[in-house]
Amino acid sequence: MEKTGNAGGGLSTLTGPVEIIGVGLLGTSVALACSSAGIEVLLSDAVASHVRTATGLGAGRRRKDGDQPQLIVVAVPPAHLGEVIVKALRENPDAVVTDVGSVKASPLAYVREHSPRDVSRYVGGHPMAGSERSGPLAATSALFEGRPWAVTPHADADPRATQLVDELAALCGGVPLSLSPEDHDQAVARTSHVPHLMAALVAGRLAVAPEGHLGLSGQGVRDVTRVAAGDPGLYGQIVAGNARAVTDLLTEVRAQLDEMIAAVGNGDAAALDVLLKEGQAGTRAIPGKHGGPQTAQAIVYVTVPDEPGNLARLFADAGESGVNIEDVRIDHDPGRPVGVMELVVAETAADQMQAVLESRGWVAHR
Ligand SMILES: NC(=O)c1ccc[n+]([C@@H]2O[C@H](COP(=O)([O-])OP(=O)(O)OC[C@H]3O[C@@H](n4cnc5c(N)ncnc54)[C@H](O)[C@@H]3O)[C@@H](O)[C@H]2O)c1
Ligand SMILES: O=C(O)C(=O)C[C@]1(C(=O)O)C=C[C@@H](O)C=C1
Repeated sequence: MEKTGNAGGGLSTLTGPVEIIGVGLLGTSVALACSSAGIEVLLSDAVASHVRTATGLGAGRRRKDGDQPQLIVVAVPPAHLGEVIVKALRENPDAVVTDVGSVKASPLAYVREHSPRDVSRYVGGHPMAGSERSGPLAATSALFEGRPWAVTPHADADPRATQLVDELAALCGGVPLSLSPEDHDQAVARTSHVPHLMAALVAGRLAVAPEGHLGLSGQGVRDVTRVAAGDPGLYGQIVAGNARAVTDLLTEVRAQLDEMIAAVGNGDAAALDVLLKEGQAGTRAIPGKHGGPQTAQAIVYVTVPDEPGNLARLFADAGESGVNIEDVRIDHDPGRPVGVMELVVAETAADQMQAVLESRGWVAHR
């Protein structure tokens, strides 16, 4: 057995082949990550052209009769997870089966009901990484780098199955986090499902904006609404699969929305301040990069002419400052052929970054 960077730091048992069922955004990304780690990857999908596309991207090869995967990763839409997982367990009596679905209690309940004797070989998973795009062409092997990957063992799970899923998460660059399927669903209602629904409501108001108003869209509205561009069919299924936890939280949000309407309408600055401060505290409560504590960050804005080579030059100059760039975003000036780069850096290092960039001729501000 080969040693890999697996979660427990012990000997790796994940040797492959790994089969991916559902080679869309998530499935093809897992396949690419496994392939680039040298693991043999078998691909299946209800849509033959998706397998061809994923194969063309170097994600693996089509599964054939006689193939015997060690681990099967189900990456189909939430409404089909249960049936596809059960079929995979029954047709592959020696394989461990996991999935990457956004809900965890309902697929497990389906397996318990329809294939109880195979339940020990199923351990669910959920990488907290994705995008508003779908399909194999949106995939990248780097999707999971440094991202949390929930692994959700249950009372009857075989520990060897759990270990294999932990290893898959680590092999893909993710950070495996163990929690029960029920805890997982409560957690993602708060960190993913309700945020998505809120983004949809805010973005929905943009769709009916009066002519000319959207010209004033800055980075803020883009930050708040990005995920709302995701496939409504997928998110409808995700939310339906976690309806109880989501409705409980939406009810809390509704109460707060009523408080906010009253505070703004009555000019009650103190009541509004309480809600705004709670929101600010929430943003600070989100763990920082690689799951560590958040560090205070600042943005250095840099004007970049929209011409080839400028971004490379900017990053090279920024590198000379010795300051690490924690994140980058780009916004486009609606009236001029320039972009505004937002370089997110540690607050303590922002002045240094700005000074170095200005000394090299960039227009930068904070
Ligand atoms: N999109 C995200 O950001 C994200 C992030 C984490 C987890 N997930 C979860 O990953 C899963 C896949 O989502 P995605 O974004 O990759 O979707 P996607 O639409 O990009 O891919 C889904 C793939 O599954 C295939 N498929 C559908 N039904 C099938 C079936 N019965 N048998 C075989 N193949 C089938 C489709 O043809 C498609 O290729 C979902 O369960 C979703 O909840 C999504
Ligand atoms: O980054 C995004 O685009 C995502 O929405 C990814 C995201 C999330 O909410 O964080 C969306 C749904 C998944 O189940 C997991 C991850």
